[in-house]
Amino acid sequence: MALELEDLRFHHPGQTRPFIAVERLTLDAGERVLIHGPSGCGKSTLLSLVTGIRPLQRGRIRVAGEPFSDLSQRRRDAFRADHLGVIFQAFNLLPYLSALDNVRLTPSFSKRRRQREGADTNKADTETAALTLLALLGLDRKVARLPAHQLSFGQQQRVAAARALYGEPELIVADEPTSALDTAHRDALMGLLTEQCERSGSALLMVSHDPDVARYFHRSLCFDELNQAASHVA
Ligand SMILES: Nc1ncnc2c1ncn2[C@@H]1O[C@H](COP(=O)(O)OP(=O)(O)OP(=O)(O)O)[C@@H](O)[C@H]1O
Repeated sequence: MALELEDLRFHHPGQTRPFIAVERLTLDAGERVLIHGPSGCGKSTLLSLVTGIRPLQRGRIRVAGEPFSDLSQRRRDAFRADHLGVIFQAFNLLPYLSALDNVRLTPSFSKRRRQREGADTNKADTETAALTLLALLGLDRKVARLPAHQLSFGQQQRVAAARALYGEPELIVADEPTSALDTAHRDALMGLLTEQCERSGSALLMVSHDPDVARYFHRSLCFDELNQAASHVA
């Protein structure tokens, strides 16, 4: 199983009522699940809890069979680098690194991801694998050499996607990765995400406002139905 989440609760500071309460959410290996819901309902907050970027207040999360939420901060960071690909709305690209070097951050932090991409410690190998992923996403070698801050929002989204896909992680978590893309680039990104997930057996948990992307997923969940805290409020 790629993801098992149980009994998760999250309160904002000073609030007694939970903002998020999810009894159970699971993703099989290779399963693609879309979560949709209105702006501000808590989708990004849920993803930040799933990825361990925001500390869990209550609940248990297993990723690729490992008790992710029980790990120390240091071990969780190392585990994330090896097993999770993350695409967030604020892409966390390093602005003065090139697009290529931003993608190459993944293999620099994880030997496992390097090996899964068929690259060893050799700089040329990781570069070739990163350039291949960028090209699949429609970013040519010239764009790959530009610093991230010189790229458009949509190009940055694709760099963030290439960085997440590098090295076939068991789980990819994506927060609105197509929000700045036109239809053609959206379909190219979703097509590549789908293809890579199928090739490598990666599961995909993604949040989007765009109902047209539902066709790329095995399941589509409404956030307010998943989140028992929302139904209590209503
Ligand atoms: N400290 C806080 N106390 C109370 N509410 C907060 C606090 N911080 C954030 N919020 C609320 O949490 C919500 C933000 O949730 P989140 O970003 O997860 O939503 P979202 O569904 O991802 O939205 P969008 O689709 O617009 O990205 C907002 O409604 C915001 O008002």
